[in-house]
Amino acid sequence: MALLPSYQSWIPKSVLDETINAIKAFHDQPHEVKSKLYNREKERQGVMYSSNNDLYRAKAASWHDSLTIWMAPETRRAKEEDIPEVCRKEIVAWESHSTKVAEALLELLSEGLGVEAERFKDLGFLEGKLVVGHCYPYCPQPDLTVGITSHTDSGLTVLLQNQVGGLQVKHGDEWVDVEPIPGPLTVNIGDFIQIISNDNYVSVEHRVLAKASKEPRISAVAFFNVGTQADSDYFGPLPELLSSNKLALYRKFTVPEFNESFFSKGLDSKSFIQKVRL
Ligand SMILES: O=C(O)CCC(=O)C(=O)O
Ligand SMILES: [Fe+2]
Repeated sequence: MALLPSYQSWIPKSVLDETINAIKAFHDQPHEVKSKLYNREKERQGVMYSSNNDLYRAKAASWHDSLTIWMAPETRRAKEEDIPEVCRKEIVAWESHSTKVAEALLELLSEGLGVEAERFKDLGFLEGKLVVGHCYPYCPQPDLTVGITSHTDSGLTVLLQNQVGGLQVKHGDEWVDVEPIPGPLTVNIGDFIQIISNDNYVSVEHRVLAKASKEPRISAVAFFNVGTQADSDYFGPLPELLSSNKLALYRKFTVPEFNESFFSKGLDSKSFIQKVRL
């Protein structure tokens, strides 16, 4: 996990503030309005509102509501008019700004490995994209639950949070607070990147604590995942990183296999990494 300075150089502060305010405005609406978007059957496409989105896959419920909007691939992309009007313009702006950040990060991640600058982008990390606006409401007994359970993300995550706090990252055996400093974005490396980088990058375990603060925690998250669904495309540690003394740490796998493991159960940490580790 890394913090990126965001003022001016990455995303204008007004865009960050408007994104958070718009997501809050969505969640502040009466339940009857939001529940029209409550649709678990159509998961993984279009627009969906849900209370703890892994409810039927996870062992325990957690304390958050989410507006999930698919942006890519084209076959899953939400129609713009289906994005709730209260946050439409802002979500579209957040998508475009966070995508620019992701593009720059994908280049840096490639360069950090000494492979071609376009390598990560060419793998298709901008082709599986979703934006999620989470709300962690006031919790009367925060010690009895969590906002979101401990997990690792799938690909590359760009995250914006308001000032309430609650996000924590695992460092060794300790949970460390990711302080909500105004401005910086948080970037998470997910399991897919750990595998293809052959452990040069390591996915980060994180969670959100439930809070008894009257002000809800709001976060805007953009997830970037390899989009291809082909059964014939195999992914694994990049061949450029391997040699006779740097052997592949993982076997090859397809995106459907990754997704099946990643999305068919509740959030967890590194289970796919363990599954394909040689
Ligand atoms: O709301 C947050 O800060 C974290 C959300 C998160 O980890 C996720 O959606 O994967
Ligand atoms: Fe996450």
